[in-house]
Amino acid sequence: MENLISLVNKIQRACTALGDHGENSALPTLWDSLPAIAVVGGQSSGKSSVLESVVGKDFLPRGSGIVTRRPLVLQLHKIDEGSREYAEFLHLPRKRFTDFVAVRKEIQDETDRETGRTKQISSVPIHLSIYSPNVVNLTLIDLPGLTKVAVEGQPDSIVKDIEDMVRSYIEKPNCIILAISPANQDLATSDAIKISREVDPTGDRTIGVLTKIDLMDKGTDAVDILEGRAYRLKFPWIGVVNRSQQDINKNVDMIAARRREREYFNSTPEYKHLANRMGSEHLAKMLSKHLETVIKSKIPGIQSLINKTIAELEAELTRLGKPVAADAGGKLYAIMEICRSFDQIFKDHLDGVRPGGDKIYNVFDNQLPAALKRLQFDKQLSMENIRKLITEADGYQPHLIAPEQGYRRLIESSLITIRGPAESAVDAVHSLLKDLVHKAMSETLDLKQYPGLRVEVGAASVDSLERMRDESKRATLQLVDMECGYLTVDFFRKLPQDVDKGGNPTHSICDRYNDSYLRRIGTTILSYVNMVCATLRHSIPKSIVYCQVREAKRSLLDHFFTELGKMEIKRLSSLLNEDPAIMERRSALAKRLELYRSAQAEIDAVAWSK
Ligand SMILES: Nc1nc2c(ncn2[C@@H]2O[C@H](COP(=O)(O)OP(=O)(O)OP(=O)(O)O)[C@@H](O)[C@H]2O)c(=O)[nH]1
Repeated sequence: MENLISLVNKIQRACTALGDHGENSALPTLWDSLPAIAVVGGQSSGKSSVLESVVGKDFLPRGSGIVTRRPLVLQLHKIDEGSREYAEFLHLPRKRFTDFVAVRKEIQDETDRETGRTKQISSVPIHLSIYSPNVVNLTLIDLPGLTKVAVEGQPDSIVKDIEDMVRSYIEKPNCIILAISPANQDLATSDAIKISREVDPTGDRTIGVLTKIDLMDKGTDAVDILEGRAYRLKFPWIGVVNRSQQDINKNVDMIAARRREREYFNSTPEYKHLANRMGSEHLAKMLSKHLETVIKSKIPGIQSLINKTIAELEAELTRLGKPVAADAGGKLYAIMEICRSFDQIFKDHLDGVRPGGDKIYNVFDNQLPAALKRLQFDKQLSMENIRKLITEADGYQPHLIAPEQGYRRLIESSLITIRGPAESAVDAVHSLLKDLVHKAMSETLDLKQYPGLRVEVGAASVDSLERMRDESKRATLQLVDMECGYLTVDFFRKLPQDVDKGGNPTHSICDRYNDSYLRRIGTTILSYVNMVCATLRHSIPKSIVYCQVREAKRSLLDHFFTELGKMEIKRLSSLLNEDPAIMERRSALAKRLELYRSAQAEIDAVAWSK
């Protein structure tokens, strides 16, 4: 059971080291879920005295006015009888204090380091661990004393500032409130009771401690309070008699003070019957036991909170992506990795692993054939056009056997129109590839993280695609030009020789060839052009795939990689320039995750050993 408190102690120390002390934070806080005992009370109510007598040592700063200006998380660890007592501060790891006067000085100095020498307060706690055979395992948080007026040197806001800080600690449902009230003042005016009633109206987590019982007016006693009649709390009130100022001045040691306290309760007739549940020793034991019980009951809740938070932190870290390496090699590697994953996503789109690549086939299967169909060669090969071109090609000497030149001109003028659809197909595929680049960019999570790199990768990809488009256009149009430049002779050789021009040479130039002759020429040319068109319908996609699609898959970022190799570290860093807010958030999340993971391991170990 005892290791439950040391478990919470360990986690609390880790929390403070990571800046988690339960303040409003953009990060999940573990601190708030850990049970702790906070000591509250008005100034001079006896808080320090109670703490010191629980510890059995003088170690807290003394002085007039506001002394405790930062919360002090005091963790008591019981060690083996006969071992030497020592203290350790979290902010001074591995430095053991065996002199408790030095402990007091360090508390003062550390307070000043955070708040300056002014009388300001700070909610960042100081962590002090005391290892002693004379303590029980316990964690107590000493808070600045509540006050009613600001004294000289203090800002007017101090009264409220202290109250707010105290409230921020004790309003947490896991906080056990040790409410210190002096017996020589009316309970109705007790600051401790006032504020604890506010945050814990049922008194379920408030333990009332009555100090200065020895200073009560003669003829009065605290029995009504101690027996819970004056103000009922769920737990019995505990009365203590601390050292008076005079005792302190006279250096009355703590052991003697405890003995005297015991004697006081045993020998005072009014309190004799309550003696077994009065005094600092009883208070320390009772607090330790109570804290253990509370921790035990909270462990399952803390475990599930930790598990849930770990999952949330991990999810957010994944969303934010990996941090960037500091050296040039690491940066280059990171960029290459990101580019590779982008490239893979782009390829996945083309290969059908992801959607979008099928639209390219649609260009070849629908768009290009439809565009070729729209060329309407038959209209191009109208009687007038045939007549015009044939006669023009004849020149001054009408052809003797077949209008060779006329054929050529008519075929060429028809085939040349295929350049249009061929070019459009190239452009259509280019724009689809560009779309896929954008899609792949938005699907590459790491690129989202680095806007600079994203812009460069996008620009480099589009540059490459444009180069590929130009090459594709050249190659594809060359296919059409090749068809224009050299006709398939066999096609014409197979045709029957036509000698009958059917015209009368005496007729005017317009009537030189009769319609049926021209119609036959038209039909021949149309079937030739259609044959070539059917071939191009298949070879244009091949050229486009070869020059654009296959090339994009093969070398989309090749040029960028060459450039990358020449870049200096400054330029590489600028590519990986993350939003500083993201970098900060990632490192804060990583630290918090580490805290939660170690807390999980610690708690699991204790929970299993129960
Ligand atoms: N006689 C007697 N004196 C006490 C008792 N408790 C505290 N005192 C004295 O009351 C004075 C104030 O006690 P502290 O323990 O310093 O009170 P505190 O609440 O810590 O005060 P601040 O830190 O200034 O807010 C000191 O002189 C103590 O010696 C007690 O039970 N009996």
